[in-house]
Amino acid sequence: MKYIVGIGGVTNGGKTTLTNSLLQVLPNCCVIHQDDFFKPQDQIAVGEDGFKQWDVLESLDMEAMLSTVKAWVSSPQKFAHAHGVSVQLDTSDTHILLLEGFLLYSYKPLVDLYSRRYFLTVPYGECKWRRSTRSYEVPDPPGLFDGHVWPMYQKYKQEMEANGVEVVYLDGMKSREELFHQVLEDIQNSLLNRS
Ligand SMILES: Nc1ncnc2c1ncn2[C@@H]1O[C@H](COP(=O)(O)OP(=O)(O)OP(=O)(O)O)[C@@H](O)[C@H]1O
Ligand SMILES: NC(=O)c1ccc[n+]([C@@H]2O[C@H](CO)[C@@H](O)[C@H]2O)c1
Repeated sequence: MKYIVGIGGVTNGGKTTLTNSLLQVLPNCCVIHQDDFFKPQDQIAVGEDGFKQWDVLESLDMEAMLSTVKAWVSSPQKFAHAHGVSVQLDTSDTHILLLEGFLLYSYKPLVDLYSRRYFLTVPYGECKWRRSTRSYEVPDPPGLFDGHVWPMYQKYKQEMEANGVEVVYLDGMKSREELFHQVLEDIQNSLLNRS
């Protein structure tokens, strides 16, 4: 069985942290990070607000991300080997792919491929605080969070909801351990229901 899990949601919601914990325990499990598909800096549009528009779908090479997902779908075993993931023979009929990123459910060709879609949320204040402690490859200029990052997050989330995309919301204020156990249990139940 091939099982694709989305770990999506707000910036600094804890997506990477949760994904890394799941990767350690799920069998035959590969990962694709959406952040690896950002276009080069000189291809990122500058908005009327003067900010580089990092947090829009057009800043990501989603065609390339989709091709990578399709490569996994066509041969999870080959993909696992190519990415240094060991495949256990006794569980080789179950292959799991984790997709991690902040705009996982806004690109139409990908949206129906998921078996399960998780969406981490944290309130504005916590998100802004966590983001201020981070250093990205391209550092945030002053005002980016309020002027661009948070408004784009709200816009895409509203669109996702208006389009009726079904997601399992996760409260990113819970502890890392609680989130890990909640999602692991949910994935295991969902896998059992499918087999
Ligand atoms: N459950 C949690 N409670 C408190 N802090 C957390 C939790 N999970 C992660 N963090 C912290 O929040 C910050 C963001 O975590 P992480 O990198 O996992 O988020 P992210 O959603 O992948 O962020 P982004 O994709 O925007 O870079 C990190 O400093 C991390 O240590
Ligand atoms: N990884 C990058 O190249 C990059 C550059 C500038 C900004 N970001 C931020 O990453 C977040 C998603 O994880 C988005 O909110 C971007 O602003 C990433």
